[in-house]
Amino acid sequence: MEKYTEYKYMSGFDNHFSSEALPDALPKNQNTPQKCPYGLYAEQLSGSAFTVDRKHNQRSWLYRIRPSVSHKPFTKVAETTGLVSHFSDANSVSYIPNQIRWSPFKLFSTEKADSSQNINFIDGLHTLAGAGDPSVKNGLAIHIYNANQDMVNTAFYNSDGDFLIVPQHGRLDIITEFGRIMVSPCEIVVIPRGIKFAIKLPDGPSRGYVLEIFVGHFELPELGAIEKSNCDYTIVNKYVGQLFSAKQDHSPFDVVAWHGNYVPYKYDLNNFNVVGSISYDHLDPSIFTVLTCKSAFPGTAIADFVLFPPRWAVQEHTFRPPYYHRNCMSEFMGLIKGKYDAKAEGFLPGGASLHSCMTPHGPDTTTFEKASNEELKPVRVADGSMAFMFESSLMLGITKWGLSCSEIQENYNAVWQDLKCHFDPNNRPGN
Ligand SMILES: O=C(O)Cc1cc(O)ccc1O
Ligand SMILES: [Fe+2]
Repeated sequence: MEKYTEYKYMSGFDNHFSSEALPDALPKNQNTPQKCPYGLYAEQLSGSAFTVDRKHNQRSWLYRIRPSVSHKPFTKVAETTGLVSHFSDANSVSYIPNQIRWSPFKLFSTEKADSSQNINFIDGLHTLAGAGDPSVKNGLAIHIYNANQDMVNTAFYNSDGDFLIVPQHGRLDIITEFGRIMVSPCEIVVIPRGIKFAIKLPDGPSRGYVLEIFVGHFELPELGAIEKSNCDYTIVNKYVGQLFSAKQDHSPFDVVAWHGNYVPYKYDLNNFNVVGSISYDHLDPSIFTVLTCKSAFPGTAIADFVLFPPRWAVQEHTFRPPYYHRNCMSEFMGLIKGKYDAKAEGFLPGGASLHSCMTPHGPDTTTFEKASNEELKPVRVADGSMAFMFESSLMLGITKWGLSCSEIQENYNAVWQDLKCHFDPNNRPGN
């Protein structure tokens, strides 16, 4: 097995970074000199329109051995992909208000699969749900990945939007145009629109979740590598939901220097500073937002990435688990490890649930009865656990695969069916 060295990272969300694999490979004081150092080509990658205000302008300058344009024309890849991107098409998605839950998505066995079962990260992407359409740059998609093979001499870039990847099982060793990133379960990685990457699986079969946003970029809520190779590469591009591929005779990762603020990044979820109520009541989970992709409506997200990490619950005279609720937002939840405090059973690591716009949900019966009667000492909640939510203001359509896969739990709704009537009109409070 390849030996994985410690990667070095630059820190600081939203910063402007620079990196040189060779001394002085970055041009001095300008971006486009007549001749770039070392005979490199200058290439700009923009992540925002040139005309957006300076604060939101995102772009990077890459100084590379060959410009990205040196590739043969794209041809469409066969239709057999698990990807869905057009959520207004009633033939490909269903809009249904039921509560939906999926058991852990199947993981490839660690035994050596035959070559027909060699699935890399891109082949292993299956869309569960989404809204909107990348052609009009609005909406999002939620995918599950399940892969057992490295991407070899193949690189991928997404024209349709940014990927926020949440590994649940197995690390992802990601080579990007900006350097290498190793991402473990309980870390997330964001690869913005257009940036080429290839994923290796140092731990073998791997599984996780992907939130793709068709518009904008992730923000904090309000408040280099070098590779020179002349081997053949296949560049796979997701373009308005379809996969295209093009050949080129050199590595797409041949960047020698770069600077800018449009870069892939990762974050260790264990570092999240969890704030909450230290007096009474269960506060709404917006306080757990890690990243947000804003919509045109202030405070209303295309998608929020919300975390439920281990924490203390100390509230007095309070029902501490999530309250019963109906939300104008859609809530897709996943579990990286451990348990979630609203569900005693059935919501498992590697599985998922979806509670759509205005669909009622909340603790299952066991959780309700326990939390209504337990002594309210300070307790650790979700020790050893990591749950998350992709929350969106959009209405999510569920794909055929999402509804027909064997992981779907047919009787999820039963978890609320034996909630008892505790109503007693004679039991006046204070008496
Ligand atoms: O439904 C869920 O489990 C997510 C959630 C958690 C919480 O603490 C409050 C509201 C909410 O939607
Ligand atoms: Fe909820």
